Formats: sequence, C-alpha cells, structure tokens
Amino acid sequence: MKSEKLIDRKIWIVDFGSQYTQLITRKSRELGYSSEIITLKECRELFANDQLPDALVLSGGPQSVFEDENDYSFIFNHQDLPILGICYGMQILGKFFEGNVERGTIGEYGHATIEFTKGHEFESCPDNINVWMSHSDHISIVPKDFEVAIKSGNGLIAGIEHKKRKILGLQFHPEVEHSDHGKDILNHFYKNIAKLNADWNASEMLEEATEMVRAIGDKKVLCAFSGGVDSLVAAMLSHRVLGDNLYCFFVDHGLLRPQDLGHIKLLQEKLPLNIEIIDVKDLFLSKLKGLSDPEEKRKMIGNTFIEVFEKKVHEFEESHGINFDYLLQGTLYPDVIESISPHEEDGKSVTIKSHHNVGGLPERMKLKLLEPLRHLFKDEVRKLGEELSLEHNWVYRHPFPGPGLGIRILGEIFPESITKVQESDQILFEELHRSGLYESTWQALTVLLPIKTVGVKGDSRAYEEVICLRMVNSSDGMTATWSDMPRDFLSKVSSRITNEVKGVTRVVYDITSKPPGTIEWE
Ligand SMILES: Nc1ncnc2c1ncn2[C@@H]1O[C@H](COP(=O)(O)OP(=O)(O)OP(=O)(O)O)[C@@H](O)[C@H]1O
Ligand SMILES: O=c1[nH]c(=O)c2[nH+]cn([C@@H]3O[C@H](COP(=O)(O)O)[C@@H](O)[C@H]3O)c2[nH]1
Ligand SMILES: NC(=O)CC[C@H](N)C(=O)O
Ligand SMILES: [Mg+2]
Repeated sequence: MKSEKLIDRKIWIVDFGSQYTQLITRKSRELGYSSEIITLKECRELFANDQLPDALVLSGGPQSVFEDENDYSFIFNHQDLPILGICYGMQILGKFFEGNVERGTIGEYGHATIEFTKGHEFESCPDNINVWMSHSDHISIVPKDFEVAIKSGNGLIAGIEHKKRKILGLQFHPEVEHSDHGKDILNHFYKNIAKLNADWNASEMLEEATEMVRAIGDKKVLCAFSGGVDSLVAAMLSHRVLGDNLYCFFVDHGLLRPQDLGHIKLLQEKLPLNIEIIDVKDLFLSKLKGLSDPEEKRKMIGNTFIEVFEKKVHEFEESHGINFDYLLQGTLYPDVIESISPHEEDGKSVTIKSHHNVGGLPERMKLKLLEPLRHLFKDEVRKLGEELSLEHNWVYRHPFPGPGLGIRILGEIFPESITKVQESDQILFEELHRSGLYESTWQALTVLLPIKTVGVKGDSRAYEEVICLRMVNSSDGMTATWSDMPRDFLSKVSSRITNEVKGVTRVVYDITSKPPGTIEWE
C-alpha cells in the first residue's frame, strides 16, 4: 500500500525492473528532488484519478519492447508532463513515438563514451564523457519530432530529445556511479528541461515524517525500540507529537552485545522517553534450540518478537487499562522497496533474507503499523537525527540487526557461542574506538564460524573455533564494499581475540563485497 503522501512527490519513477531503479531515487534526492518509485499499475491508477507528478522517469528493465504490449498513451497524452526515459524507458519512447527500435544481437555492456550534439549541451558536462551502458536493443531511427541529443562513441543513438515537449531519452544509465557526470545529467533534466525547483531537505523530511504521526490522532503507541538509529529517530520525532501516549519497549533476547545494553541504559537516563527493557533471554534461547537453518532461525526470532509484544499488549490492557492502537517501528525505504515488484500483481519479490521486522503482524493483534521513516534511506534518517539535535555518536552508531548475534553464530546457537561473539565484538569495538577508526567503516561485526581448526597455544595443540571479522562501507546497506582497514589495527584485534577469547584460535578477515556477499553471514 502506498501512503497518500506519494502524490505530493515531485518525481515518480516507474519501475520496469532495472537493478538500478533504486539509484535513480537516491540520486534525485541527493540533488534535492523528492522522488518515489511506483509500479506501472500504480502509475496508471494515479493518472486515472488525475494525480500527476511534476516529472515522470521511466526506468530501465530486463524485458524488450518487442514483447511489451502496454498502452502508454495514458502517459504520453499529457503534453506538458516532463518525461525522462532511461534505457528501456528510452526504448519505450522510441516505439511509442514511431521511431525504430532494433532488436539487439550483441549488446553494449559496460563503459562507453558519449558526445552531446550541437545545441544539446548539458549543464556542467564536458563534450565527451564516459558512461555506463547495459542494453542490447537500440533506437536506430529517431522518432518524429525528436532529435539526436547524444551519440555514443560507436555511432549509436545514446540520447534523444523532443523538439517541443519536455521529453528526454537516455540509452545509458546516469544513475550509476560508473557514469561520469551522471548526477549532472539528471540535474540537467530536472532543472533545465523539466524546470523543477529542488525541495528535498532535512526539515522537509522531518515535517513529512512528523505529519504521518500527527495523522493518527490521540492514540496509544507501542514502540519497538532497539536504541539503533532508526527506532531512536522514529521514537524521538513521534514523541514530539505523542508525548505520554508513546511507550517504548526494548527486547533483550540474549543475543545482544554488552554495548547494546549499555547504550539502552544511557538512553533511558538521557531521553524524555518512557523505555522499558523486557528480559526474555530464556524464551528466545529455548525457541532457538535445535535450529540451524538461517531462515528458520530468522523466522523464529521474528515470531518470538511478535509473541513478546503481543504479551505486552495484553499485560497493558489487563493491568493498566491501556489499549495500544499502533506499533511504531523504524522501518526504512529499502525494506519497502524490496517488497515492490513490477512483475507480480501482489508485489512479492525474491526473498534473500527474512528481516525480522517486515513479516507483518498477525490479524489477531489488531495493531496498526506506524512507520514514519518508511520513505527514507539510512543516510537520510541520520540527517533527521541531526535535525532533531540528537547526539552525534547515537546518530552515527553502526547498525545492529534485530536478530542480533543470532545471525552471527552460524548454525545452532549455544550459550558458549554467544559468549565468544560477545567477547570478540567487544574487543573489535574497543580497538575501533581506541584507534579513531569507528567512523571510517559503516558497520563492523564478528561472526563465529562453527568449524574447528588446529592451532598452537602456549606450546600445546589447540583445536578450536574461528572468528571472522567483517567491516564494510556502505551508505544504506543495500550494496557494500569491504573496508580496507589498516594492517596494524587488524593485527591488534586478531591477537587480542586469540589471546582473550576462550575457544578461538584463528581470526580471518572477510573481503567480500555486497553483492555477491551480504553484510551479515546468515
Ligand atoms: N531488541 C529490540 N527491541 C525492540 N525492537 C527492536 C529490537 N531490535 C530491532 N527492533 C525493531 O526493529 C526495527 C528494525 O531494526 P533495525 O536494526 O533495522 O533498526 P534500528 O535498530 O532501529 O537501527 P539500526 O539499523 O541502526 O540498528 C527497529 O527500528 C525496531 O523497531
Ligand atoms: O533489523 C534488521 N533485521 C534483520 O533481520 C536484518 N538482517 C540484516 N540486517 C541489517 O541490514 C543490513 C544489510 O544486511 P544484509 O546485507 O546481511 O542483508 C546490515 O546493516 C544488517 O546488519 C538486518 N536488520
Ligand atoms: N537496461 C535496460 O533497460 C535494457 C533494456 C532492454 N532490455 C535491452 O536489452 O536493450
Ligand atoms: Mg538495530
């Protein structure tokens, strides 16, 4: 379900299934334009209700226009609507406006040079630039009323512009990092062709998120509060509206690090929030006993979270006469995007991992979800945290997943394995802080590998387990590269872990990016 707020967005991006669609939103927002991804179906419904954006972007996509039977006249009949077609989106323009699209045989993948034609120079772009291509079909004859605006190094048409209307087609992907001046190219479209004004900034984001909370009225809200950036920002902005109607609960499932409980206690002391710690360590451990499959573990953790909150709801009804209407969570846009799919009506995409907080609530709970950050990316949430004047180190705290160490102990979870990860994690963070490297990586963690290797400790043979260090750089967790940490630091952490953590003889460093790896190991 889309929020009604969607119709206030300046730019809508119709998703045809490109792996880069999400980046178009990001880059547009970085340029200061509010934008949101929608499906073609949603676009058709909104247009049918006379709801139009200030500009529409048609994304790339894996299919070929030769197999596309959609009628796009509902879009193109709007003479004044600024439209940008990227890759597949440009081929849709080519077909609709009766140019010629040729089915590709070899394709053009990777870097290519492009050149702007005379009269079509783009602001802040030099004449020749390097861009990222990923297509096989191409436009061979420019449609009527269009001109070639950009040519590629190998003579193909790389961009077309309508002579009178505000329509631009690009065969390459300006949204990816590999395209030089990609953001300038998008900006040229928004600013000089579509004539939009930038409107997206921290106070606008805060106002919009607050409005979602205001809209629920005088209701009791149960907040799933982890102390992580997302739920902290969600709770603090909600508290300004809800005051005493907001009740925060922190679930101690026993899969936490020492730093997490410390952080919660500090927040309890320093914030105006009403935060209760629910100790359910034994419940979680008993539920997880015997489980070793990652998805089974994740689902069990997710369900147990719900069970714990359900009990709280009853307890408050019975003992305090308080009825909760809403569950407040720090769900972010990437979680929401993952559940949008252009291909299936019900919007289900392939499940890589079941996140503990997006499984939905059972019918019987009657709680509605309140997710004021559901339109934002992590770095935007951090900006909101700053706008709310929250302490810098709270806002820039590394993310920590809801299932906690449960997904950092591969296979079955035993109490001794929890201790090993807790202790190694503690050492890693002490050293990150000591060396001033905490903010040079986006997320740091240790994983326990349940395999034994031979080592030598104090002249005797050791046959013990392995700790893997993982540190990554990212902006929103959707993609990541491994952090190239200084050798001295890695060596210090490794020797402290093998010396101080019982049962660990070997430390390895994970040098896998995402994709193909994910950040967590399960
Ligand atoms: N231990 C917990 N107790 C209560 N709620 C939790 C707990 N862990 C996670 N949640 C809920 O699940 C949501 C998603 O978790 P997630 O880790 O993605 O966000 P976060 O903890 O708020 O921020 P961060 O990503 O920085 O760790 C949280 O916003 C919070 O609502
Ligand atoms: O709240 C959460 N519940 C989860 O179930 C979950 N799984 C992964 N993560 C965090 O999400 C980011 C991306 O992780 P992955 O690359 O492993 O999918 C990383 O920051 C992970 O720590 C989770 N957060
Ligand atoms: N990336 C794309 O949008 C590709 C469009 C189309 N599938 C092609 O191969 O040409
Ligand atoms: Mg967290």
